[in-house]
Amino acid sequence: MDFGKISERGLVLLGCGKMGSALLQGWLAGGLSPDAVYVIDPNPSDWVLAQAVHVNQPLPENPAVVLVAVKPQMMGGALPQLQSYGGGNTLFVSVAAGTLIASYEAVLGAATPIVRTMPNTPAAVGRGITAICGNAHTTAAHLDTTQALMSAVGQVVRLDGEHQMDAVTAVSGSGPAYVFHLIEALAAAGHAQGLAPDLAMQLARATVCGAGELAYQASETAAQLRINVTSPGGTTAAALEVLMDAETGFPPLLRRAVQAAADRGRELGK
Ligand SMILES: NC(=O)C1=CN([C@@H]2O[C@H](COP(=O)(O)OP(=O)(O)OC[C@H]3O[C@@H](n4cnc5c(N)ncnc54)[C@H](O)[C@@H]3O)[C@@H](O)[C@H]2O)C=CC1
Ligand SMILES: O=C(O)[C@@H]1CCC=N1
Repeated sequence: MDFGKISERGLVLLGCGKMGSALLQGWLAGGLSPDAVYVIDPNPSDWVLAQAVHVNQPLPENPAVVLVAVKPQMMGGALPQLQSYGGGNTLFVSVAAGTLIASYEAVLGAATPIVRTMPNTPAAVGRGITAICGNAHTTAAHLDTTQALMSAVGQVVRLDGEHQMDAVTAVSGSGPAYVFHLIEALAAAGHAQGLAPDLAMQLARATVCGAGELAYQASETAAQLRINVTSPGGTTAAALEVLMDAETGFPPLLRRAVQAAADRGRELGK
């Protein structure tokens, strides 16, 4: 991957927890020199400290990119220290849920190029998906730089505007947690049918991972893959009658869950 100006001018990573580390891992694996990365984090992990990146050291004068990966609740304390990079020369990329582009503009100045993104934790294994959208001062080149950075950890989609971000967050940003909970719930249901907990968990985890991989690799739609498992009058049909119930099944349950996540995103933006 060509990191261009980032290699020359540097990248400041504000917050290097789960998301920041997943991104950093992808960039380093993609060939970014650790010497180009400046991490600011009051609690750097042992992993970050072992990466030969600059951690809590003096920052470059004119970094190409600042990537903001602190919790929205920590933003007020963390962002102002980078105010001097606002104004146009440095591209700011945010992964924070709920934090509006306008909040960044209020601290950094409206002339600052700011791209808001929403990645997800499968980024840690190069299988994330990130949605991106920029403010009025982002150029095509800024969006291309952001796309290159986020492509290091998976797919990238471009949004029509920031108004889509809370829905995206509720589907793909938070979505991995729903799938992990599906593993937990499926294992618990297997245990309720008399399987030992460990065996039930092994079956549930392998099933969700295998189905995910099949959905990733297959050309068929998700609906067709479901139909392929379902023998008429068989066991799957019996389960799907419960899960696809319009009143009590997955569709209304996930609609409520996704609504709750999107609502929380909107609240965080206030
Ligand atoms: N974890 C996830 O699935 C996703 C998280 N995000 C967003 O990523 C951001 C970070 O989330 P996580 O990595 O999960 O949280 P985290 O808690 O793992 O990482 C946050 C990091 O920020 C550091 N930090 C705290 N105060 C700081 C300060 N003043 N300056 C610099 N660093 C500071 C902490 O020490 C920690 O390492 C959040 O805004 C979240 O909305 C976005 C998509 C998915
Ligand atoms: O739960 C959160 O707020 C963050 C954003 C998406 C995933 N984790």
